Amino acid sequence: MNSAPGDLLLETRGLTLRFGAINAADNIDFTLRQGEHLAVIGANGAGKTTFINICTGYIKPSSGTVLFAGRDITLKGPRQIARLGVGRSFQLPQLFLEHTVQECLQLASVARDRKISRWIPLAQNANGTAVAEMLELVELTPYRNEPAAALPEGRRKLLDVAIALMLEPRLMIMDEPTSGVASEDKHAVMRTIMAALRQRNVTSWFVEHDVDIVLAYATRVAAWIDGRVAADGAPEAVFSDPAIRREVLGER
Ligand SMILES: Nc1ncnc2c1ncn2[C@@H]1O[C@H](COP(=O)(O)OP(=O)(O)OP(=O)(O)O)[C@@H](O)[C@H]1O
Repeated sequence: MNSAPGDLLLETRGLTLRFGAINAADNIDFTLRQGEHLAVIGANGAGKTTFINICTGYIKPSSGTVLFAGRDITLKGPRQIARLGVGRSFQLPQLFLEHTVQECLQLASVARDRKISRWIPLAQNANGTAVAEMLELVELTPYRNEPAAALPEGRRKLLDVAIALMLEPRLMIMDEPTSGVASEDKHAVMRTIMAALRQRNVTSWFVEHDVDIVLAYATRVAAWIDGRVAADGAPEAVFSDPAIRREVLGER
């Protein structure tokens, strides 16, 4: 599909979901354009993950629509949405823990190519070149024979992103890519992730609580309050808004 930086990639119209008395998504109109790297900020319970879950098919809204590349994906399931080009990484990485790093990527490769087989060895069915390139891209080549379970948290996050990237998404949604990562490693992990995304021309949207990380890697920031987008724009503009500093960053 032909597309250019600035083209509309994802759009929600009137997206709404209530959990009892809680407005987890309150009539959200939102757009994301090709080439953007959006950070979503907001206090705990503001609805950031709910919005991701709706846009990736894990839960259905009570009303409203989600369009991806102009196509209505509101009622599609997570696998269909992933195949259409929306990758996702999780707050707690979803890895095949007993497998090695390389095997995790081989599994992603055979899943992508629909070549899962009980009879043919994984390494034979996987695209070895794509796996080797991905290991290099996320700087995990030296760890390729380690079990995923043995990786420190930062490298687990990289592997989680790499598995999603094997599906060649156009958009990568990451829920707190640096949470649980040692503070001295956060920038290195984020630098590697963002360099990989840029190299593959993948637009991104990530939830992040660390202001330094947001300022260093986001081209745009959206602040969530009570299931609504309370501010949306250039990082410096959003962070200089006193209401956002108070409500989202907890400043007095
Ligand atoms: N399955 C559910 N059932 C009932 N309430 C839910 C459910 N999922 C989320 N909520 C509520 O919806 C609101 C939004 O939750 P959500 O997890 O989306 O917030 P969040 O901004 O991602 O928070 P955090 O930063 O803690 O991850 C919260 O009040 C939460 O308790």
